[in-house]
This record gives sequence, structure tokens and C-alpha cells, in this order.
Amino acid sequence: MNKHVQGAVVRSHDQVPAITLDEHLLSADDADWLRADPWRVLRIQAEFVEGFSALAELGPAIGVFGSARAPLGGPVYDAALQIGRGLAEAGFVTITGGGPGVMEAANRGALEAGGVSVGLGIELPFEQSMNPYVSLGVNFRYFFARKVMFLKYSQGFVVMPGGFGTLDEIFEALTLVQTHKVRSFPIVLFGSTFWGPLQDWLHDRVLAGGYLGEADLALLRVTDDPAEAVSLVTAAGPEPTGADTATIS
Ligand SMILES: C/C(=C\CNc1ncnc2c1ncn2[C@@H]1O[C@H](COP(=O)(O)O)[C@@H](O)[C@H]1O)CO
Repeated sequence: MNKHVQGAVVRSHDQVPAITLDEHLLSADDADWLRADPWRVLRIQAEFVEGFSALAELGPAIGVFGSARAPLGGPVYDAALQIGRGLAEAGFVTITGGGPGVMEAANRGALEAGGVSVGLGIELPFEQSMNPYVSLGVNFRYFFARKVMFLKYSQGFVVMPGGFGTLDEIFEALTLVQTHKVRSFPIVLFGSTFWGPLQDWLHDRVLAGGYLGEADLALLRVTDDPAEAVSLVTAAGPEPTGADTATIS
């Protein structure tokens, strides 16, 4: 029987390809393979390698999440600016998504206070560039690769008001801590008016319904004071650089 073996994959019968992969790759008039999944895996791998190499020697860092739409000079922007500044003064790197709004404000505070200001940017279908206050930027095509970087290199998170992106980031971090996939770290929600109703819902519906434990809910702390947000999130002190917050298992 005709068998075609390529690495771990063995093909026979009607699965044997008509041309070899080499022939396919070398065929000048067919660039479809560039969009195929096996090639995509290499691109994903490259994102991890580039991210790990760029961030490996970062000092102790805190992630700041929050709305891409917070307007310049508004109360949320101003609070994020103070938090970025406070983190730098406390000796921590600030890591954001590198975009506008809260991300820009936190990066700006960090940079202006002489700290390291990291942006983990995301390639989006519409034009988007890294905010001008990022001193170390890494761009990602894939949200999931970028999330690993946030979790691996941050030893806590401050979460400002935001929309779907911010909610996704909080719940990703909470789920990983809850399931012991990562070491427990502080998650500080900034803005009691904004986050209070979510906390109440989690308490009254999710906890009361038996879908959460008390300890899970206790992972979230809420404050309205930028200085307190900084002290809550940095209370454990700096971890050694690159200490594997995420086990990534
Ligand atoms: C929507 C707009 C720009 C989008 N640019 C972004 N650049 C980088 N990171 C982003 C961007 N948008 C969302 N994120 C990530 O999600 C969080 C904010 O999302 P939300 O839906 O605005 O709450 C943020 O923490 C980023 O990590 C121009 O308006």
C-alpha cells in the first residue's frame, strides 16, 4: 500500500497527496500555503518566541487593563495616569495593551515618572498604532499569545473601567488563578461606581447560585484611590524578574 509519512502524520489510500509538500511549497504560482494552518502554527510560535525574548529581562511588572476609549483628560484617563506614575515610583514596570485611552494614560504616567512602559499591541483590522508613551513595544497578531505575555510577566493587575476587551482580560486572569494555572496575584478594580454592580451580581447571583466560592470572589479588590490601587497591587513587593507567574501548563 502506498504510504506517505511526514513527521507524525501518516497518509494512505485516498489521503496520499498528489504532490509532495516540497513541490507544493516550491510551486511559484500557488501561495495558498501561506494561509494554511501548518504555516499559521509557525507564526504563532514566532509570536511566543519574540514575546518571551523581548520581555525576559523585564523587572517586576504590573498589568493595567481598561478602556481603549477613555478620553484624554477625563477622570478615568487621569486616574490611569496617576496609577502608571505610582507604579513607576514604586519600582514597577507598567504593562498595557499599548493602545489609546487607559492604556495610553498608564503608559504615559509610567514613562513620565521614569519607569519602563511596556505595550503589548494587537494587530486589528482597522489601523492602529502603539501609543507614543510606550518605551518597549511588542505587537501581536493573536490575542491568545498576547494574553500569555500579560499573565507571565505581570505580578498583579489594575483594572480600570472598560468594555468587552477589559472584561475578557479580567475573567481570563480570574479563571487562571481560580484553576491554579497561575500563581494567585492581586486583581484591583478601580472605580466602585463602575465595578460595584458587577461585584454585587457576582455575589448575589453567581456566588449565591453556587457557581463560585467565597475565595474566588475575594480575589477582587475595589478602590477609588489611585495610590491605594498601587499599594494593593504591589503589596507583595517585587518578585524576581521573569518569575514564572504563569505555569502555562
Ligand atoms: C477600539 C479602539 C482601539 C483598539 N485598540 C486597542 N489596542 C490595544 N489593545 C486593545 C485595543 N482595544 C482593546 N484592547 C485590549 O482590550 C482592553 C480594552 O478593551 P475595551 O473593550 O476598550 O474595554 C485593553 O486592556 C487592551 O488590552 C479605538 O477606540
